[in-house]
Amino acid sequence: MAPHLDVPSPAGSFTTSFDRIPFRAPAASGVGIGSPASAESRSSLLSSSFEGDLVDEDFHMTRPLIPGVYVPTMCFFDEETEDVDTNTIARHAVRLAEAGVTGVATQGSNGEAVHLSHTERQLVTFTTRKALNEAGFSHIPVIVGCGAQSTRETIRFCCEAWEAGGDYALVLPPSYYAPLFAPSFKTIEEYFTNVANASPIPIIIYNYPGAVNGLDLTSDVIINLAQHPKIVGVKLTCGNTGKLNRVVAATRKLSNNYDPDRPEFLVLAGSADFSIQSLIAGGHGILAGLANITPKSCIKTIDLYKAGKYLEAQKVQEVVSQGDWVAIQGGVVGVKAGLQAWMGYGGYARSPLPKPTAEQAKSWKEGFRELVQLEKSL
Ligand SMILES: N[C@@H](CC=O)C(=O)O
Repeated sequence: MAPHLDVPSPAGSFTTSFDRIPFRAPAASGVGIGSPASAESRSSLLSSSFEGDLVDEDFHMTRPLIPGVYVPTMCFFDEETEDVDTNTIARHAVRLAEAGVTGVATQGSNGEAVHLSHTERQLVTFTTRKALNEAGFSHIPVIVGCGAQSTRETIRFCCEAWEAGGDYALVLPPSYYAPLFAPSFKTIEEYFTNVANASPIPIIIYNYPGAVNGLDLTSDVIINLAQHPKIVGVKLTCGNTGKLNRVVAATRKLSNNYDPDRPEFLVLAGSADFSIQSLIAGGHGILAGLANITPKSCIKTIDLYKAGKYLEAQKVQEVVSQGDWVAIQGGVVGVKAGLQAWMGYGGYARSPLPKPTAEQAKSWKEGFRELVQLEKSL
């Protein structure tokens, strides 16, 4: 039975009662993805929530999840007040789109979702969608990080993501009590199934053991969940290309006519440092924080591989992997420092994350140098 929620929105509250909504098949009734009912409902919610700031046709289009480079976008803050800086968020999204990325994800690890209130999360997603639309990139999907510690809260985030213009929900498994349920994974499967049943937007599983108490979803769990019609992809930050290969192979078999340019279940590497390794294993692209700084280099790596220029792809991958090592070690603080040093914007993460020391800022800047030079040559 799908949960029934009263979801508070900036403009008050609305009731959602999303039963199982077919995604791959046309919606039979009620609110369905891309259906006129969906467009109408979202339009009225948004016009009330955001005072009619933006409601146009493009807001409601169905955006397919296709292979390519996806960026978990950073969230930016005013340096003094730490308020959400919507101008920089908008500018950044457009810069990435102009560089040629396939999609963006708000409220990933790099988007500091854990530092944001519900309303701020909606503001970030809405600002991103609006900026992309206004710059002529209305076809670019916006994925929204929605994982929370309870099924109920995760569904609420999914509803709010949809309301703010999100196309897909990226969901981490709950982790606080992970040692209690990890042995069987049954609880995790139930969690994703219940969230998918109730969410107004399709779900992408996020496997990032480092962020969730070491909980590492197995290929068996992911393959089982992939059979749900509204679970449409996975981001594997675990870096396990054997797992990635098993997931691609099994989910390919779920399709009647597998089309590598339009897979029904999208398998993405969760870090830029194993882009071509994941392509060799059958993966469809990356969703990686490094692309905040050097989107073109990330795209180039994949393009070279796809063009059959394997040695060139390997060379570019080496530069990307070296740069990613700085991003992996410095996390959101390091990526922001790199962005600030080389692109002239970024600022700092929200407190209590520390500001980089002068020594760190210098060393991270140097660590990105070769990659940024490559980026600027593209
Ligand atoms: N290294 C990862 C961290 C989260 O998935 C990234 O590139 O985004």
